[in-house]
Amino acid sequence: MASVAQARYGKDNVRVYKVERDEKTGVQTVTEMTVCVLLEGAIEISYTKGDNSVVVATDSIKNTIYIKAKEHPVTPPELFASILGTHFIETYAHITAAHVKIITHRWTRMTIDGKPHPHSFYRDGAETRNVDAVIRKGQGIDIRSGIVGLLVLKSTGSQFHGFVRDEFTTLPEVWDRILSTDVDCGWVWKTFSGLNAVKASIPKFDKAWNDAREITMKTFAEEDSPSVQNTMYKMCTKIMDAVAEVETVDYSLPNKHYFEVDLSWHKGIKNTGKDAEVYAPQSGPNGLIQVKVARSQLSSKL
Ligand SMILES: O=c1[nH]c(=O)c2[nH]c(=O)[nH]c2[nH]1
Repeated sequence: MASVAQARYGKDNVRVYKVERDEKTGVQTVTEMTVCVLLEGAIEISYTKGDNSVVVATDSIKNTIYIKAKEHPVTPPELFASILGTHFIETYAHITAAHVKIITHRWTRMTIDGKPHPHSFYRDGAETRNVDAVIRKGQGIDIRSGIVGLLVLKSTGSQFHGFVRDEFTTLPEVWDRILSTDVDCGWVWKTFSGLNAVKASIPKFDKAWNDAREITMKTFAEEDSPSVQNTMYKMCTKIMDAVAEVETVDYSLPNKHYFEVDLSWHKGIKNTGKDAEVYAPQSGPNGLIQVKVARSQLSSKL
């Protein structure tokens, strides 16, 4: 006999935009998000018996996201995710967990004639601020906050040598190389007892995001990196030091390679080693380096 081992359903790719208008100053502030809400609970019979009496329609889930966005603040995203998830577990007796993902897209205020414009914005990159929250009945709220899609490059100040050399190795050791990656970074908060505990932490969420972003860029820029591995570990430990409430910090970093091009075939042009100026950016394959750092020794399930 087969049985349902795990089931979750909901609405994905719910795009939401919210504007806040300050009537006194005329300044408007906008937030654009992509939201996913998946529900878990006593819903097996909808799969096994075709009994929809346990199904909160995904269309209703989408409607709820809009209504909650109207009724409550949508920032910080950690708060809005917790408000949404708490609504579902409190409203439906048979729903035991809500998995809420919020991707916040960038709308950066324009500076016009040296002044912040009251209602005009631009997209200054594909970077997003992401939150994954799990709201469980009687078990509190688990939140992973993160940065995704922050594309960075440094043209020097990166090395890679001393690695295993054997009959499979062709890569030369380098003491000066280009380093580029697309930052995917996350930090997991200690479990919150419930929505009130999340509310009590509201200022900490924006601060942690700012700290993580600044630490990522400062460490990347200033360190003479011996490897992606070592640089990302340093970033993790600095974020842990900056944000006391965080239990783990993780990074997943592609190593976006830029290959030297030997142009000596053309009039003996020197374009390798210290003479390299023109490079060929690679689309793939790329290295992919991942780490999760915890405060104490946790059993590793990487
Ligand atoms: O920082 C790096 N780490 C690696 O593990 C690796 N492997 C590789 O070919 N280049 C690099 N660079």
